Amino acid sequence: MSMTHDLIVVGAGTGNYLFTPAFDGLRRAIVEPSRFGGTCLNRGCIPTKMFVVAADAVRTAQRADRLGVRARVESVDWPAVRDRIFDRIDPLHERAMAYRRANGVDVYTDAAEFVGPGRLRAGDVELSADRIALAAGSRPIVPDIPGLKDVEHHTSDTIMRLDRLPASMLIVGGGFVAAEMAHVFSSFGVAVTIVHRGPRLLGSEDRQIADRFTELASRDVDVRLDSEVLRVDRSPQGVVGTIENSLGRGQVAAEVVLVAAGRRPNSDLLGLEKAGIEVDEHGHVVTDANGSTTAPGVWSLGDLSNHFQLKHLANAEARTIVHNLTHLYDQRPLPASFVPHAVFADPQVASVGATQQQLQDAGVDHVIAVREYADAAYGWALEDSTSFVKLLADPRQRTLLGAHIIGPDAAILIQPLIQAIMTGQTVDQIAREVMYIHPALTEVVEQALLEL
Ligand SMILES: Cc1cc2nc3c(=O)[nH]c(=O)nc-3n(C[C@H](O)[C@H](O)[C@H](O)COP(=O)(O)OP(=O)(O)OC[C@H]3O[C@@H](n4cnc5c(N)ncnc54)[C@H](O)[C@@H]3O)c2cc1C
Ligand SMILES: NC(=O)c1ccc[n+]([C@@H]2O[C@H](COP(=O)([O-])OP(=O)(O)OC[C@H]3O[C@@H](n4cnc5c(N)ncnc54)[C@H](O)[C@@H]3O)[C@@H](O)[C@H]2O)c1
Repeated sequence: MSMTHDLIVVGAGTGNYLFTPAFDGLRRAIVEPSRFGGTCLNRGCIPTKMFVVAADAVRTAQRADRLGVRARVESVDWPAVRDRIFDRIDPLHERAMAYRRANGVDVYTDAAEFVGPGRLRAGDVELSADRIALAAGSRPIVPDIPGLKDVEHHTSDTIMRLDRLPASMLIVGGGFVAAEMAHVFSSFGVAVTIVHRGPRLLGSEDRQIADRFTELASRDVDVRLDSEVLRVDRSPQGVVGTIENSLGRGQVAAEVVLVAAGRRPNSDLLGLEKAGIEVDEHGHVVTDANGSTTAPGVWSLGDLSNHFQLKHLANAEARTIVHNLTHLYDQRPLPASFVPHAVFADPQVASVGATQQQLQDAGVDHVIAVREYADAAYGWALEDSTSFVKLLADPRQRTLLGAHIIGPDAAILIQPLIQAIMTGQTVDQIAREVMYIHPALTEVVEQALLEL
């Protein structure tokens, strides 16, 4: 069977948000072989943060002693924590799919693959359209570590749905997923070991932030830095990893192994070569500044084509792609600069713009202000002695070049700085032309700005 549409969207993660009223009345199709909502809703941002809230509750109770509050965490009821999350998330797929169908969109539930320019196949249906938006996302990378494929191993796709809480967990990798999952499982009482090949966790953060994060994460997690997992074998307990670092070889035993070694775009599953769509050396679909691929009439967005792999960027790109799909002669550029991010670990980290190392390497003149939470009244209330705000600014233009925060509510505290950096406000404008609520934690941001 073959079907002609005006718009085909491949992937119902962020792709599902492309169907704005601008396309009402047109022949529309979406292809999604898995679950509507994609990675973020089903196995990414949303469930992880719902687990993080539970983990934060444990840590808050465990650390209340410093406030004079004697609290004890009796137990973590894993099935209750897990089911609260997935009982809420899991029904959304069917609802979203039914909503689209009711909205007049044809839904295909097989994977899509190009068979020629402007032509896709999904199962036994051939689909064609003048306008195609690719939003097929990414998937976890499982490195070729000897023995790994022969033992039961998890990625972020499966670790949140374990039947029961394991006694111990070996995490391979030291990035976003490792940091967040180590927080979740260690706070739930699992003995977590992170084996990371780099010298510090969250190695792409500003070095001062990554160093502080590594130091603090090591309080609750066994962190092995500059270490390689040479092989993984089955053991009576679960798995045993053979680890090597400059001191020699050793073994880490655990009940469960979580691979958190990055994600790759799903470009290899789409038959792109048949449609003349190029990919780069990392497998990202190549686009121009407006999100157009190398094939006319085909746009791409999200993890499939951008290197940041963040949901707020995919969402922002989707808004631009909607415009570009409907204004063929007035194409707008995708948002590309100053993409912020936050890591919802223990402690939280948030960042926007350049790190100190990036500015130094590029020879960019800059001034730095570092302000501890402990300098602000709310920091006293928290008895905080480890968190800080670090700002980097252009000494002449007086604009922000980078902002980095480690500590409670970092992802919220950074928002005015994101606004400033993206709109080009000067540090003086954001420090002196607005009021900061006293004695909220935002005062530490104000203080850092005033120091520049
Ligand atoms: C554990 C975890 C936590 C995360 N937490 C955050 C966070 O806190 N904040 C944040 O900003 N980002 C977070 N992310 C990243 C975020 O989930 C992704 O950046 C975002 O989901 C990308 O959206 P997307 O639409 O590009 O891809 P996806 O959401 O992956 O959607 C792609 C869809 O395409 C479908 N598909 C694949 N192949 C085909 C095919 N051949 N035909 C048709 N459909 C296909 C897939 O089934 C999928 O549903 C997290 C990721 C993970 C893994
Ligand atoms: N809060 C958030 O926004 C959030 C949370 C989780 C995930 N994510 C997104 O998902 C993506 C994937 O997360 P991630 O933690 O898997 O990736 P990552 O890129 O953050 O970290 C990957 C880690 O794996 C290590 N690694 C790579 N290859 C390896 C190998 N062969 N052996 C051992 N270690 C190896 C790297 O050194 C790095 O430490 C992130 O890039 C991020 O964009 C975002």
